[in-house]
Amino acid sequence: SQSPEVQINTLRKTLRHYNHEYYVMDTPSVPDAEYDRLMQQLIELEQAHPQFASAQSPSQKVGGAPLSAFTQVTHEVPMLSLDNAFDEASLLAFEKRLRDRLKTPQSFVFSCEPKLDGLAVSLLYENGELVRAATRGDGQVGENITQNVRTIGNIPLRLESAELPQRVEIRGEVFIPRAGFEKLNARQKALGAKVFANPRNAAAGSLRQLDPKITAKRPLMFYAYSLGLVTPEDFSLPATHSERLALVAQWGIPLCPQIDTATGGKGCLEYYERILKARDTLAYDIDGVVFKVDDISLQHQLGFVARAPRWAIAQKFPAQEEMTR
Ligand SMILES: Cc1c[n+]2nc(N)[nH]c2nc1OC(C)C
Repeated sequence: SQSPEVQINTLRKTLRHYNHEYYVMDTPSVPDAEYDRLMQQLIELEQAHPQFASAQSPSQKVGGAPLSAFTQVTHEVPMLSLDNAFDEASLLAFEKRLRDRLKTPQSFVFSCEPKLDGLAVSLLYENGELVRAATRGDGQVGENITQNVRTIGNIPLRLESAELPQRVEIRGEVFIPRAGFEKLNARQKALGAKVFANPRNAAAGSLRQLDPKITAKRPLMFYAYSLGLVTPEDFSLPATHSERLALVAQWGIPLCPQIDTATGGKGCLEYYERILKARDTLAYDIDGVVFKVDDISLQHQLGFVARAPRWAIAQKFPAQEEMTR
């Protein structure tokens, strides 16, 4: 029969594929029992042959030993927050300000994204392997939550591509979908444990566990929304934000399905209305939409004011009455 090393590598490849089908494509091709049987086989083989241990093995997603505290991470590229637009007029004013500043009559293509109601997290991949994950913190310094983030089902421990930057930071939102939130609270109630007020609090509480085995049991998910650090700086990337997100998706990183592009303030308003109408049908809580100038060189020309980029704005929905949901 095959050598233990070949068996281990074959099982890892198979389980990575099943993870991608289950968590990213939501189209599992094998029943959970089969997945669990193969995972158990891999764990036993890795325990019997520690010389083949790998931090990137799918078996490592079940969480390691508890930490005594989180260490700090300094973001090489600050993680900024967003300026808010609260009504239609201010969205049109946003575009006018851009035209004035860029001294151009053109209208812009915007990347349009739901603003998920979770926590901003930074993932750092080196040579395609997930080596660090951190919270936003104050934008400059966050908490190192790598062990917890590695247990999130739809976050790959390795990026699948022949041509990757040596270091690439992927930023996005960690959240708990509504269905998972209801199941989690039902389980918490049955255990007499703390019931969470809303999915955002549940996600925050789950990410801040010092014991990754607890985090591993929480239905956390991740959707990417931007790139942070890329090394080498001259690594060739597409010229627009939406094409960069599409590239990241090809590497195996999940994106929010409702991401789209629109032209001009009018196109953005249509997108806003469309997502607002669909809001209650989405599998997860959102608290608005985000519009970003799609062209990266225009983003660089526009830069940032204080803590938020000039080239992006969030448009929040009216606060939703809890009772109606
Ligand atoms: C804070 C934030 C949050 N969100 N959410 C999305 N979808 N995009 C996005 N971008 C952000 O910041 C970038 C504009 C830098």
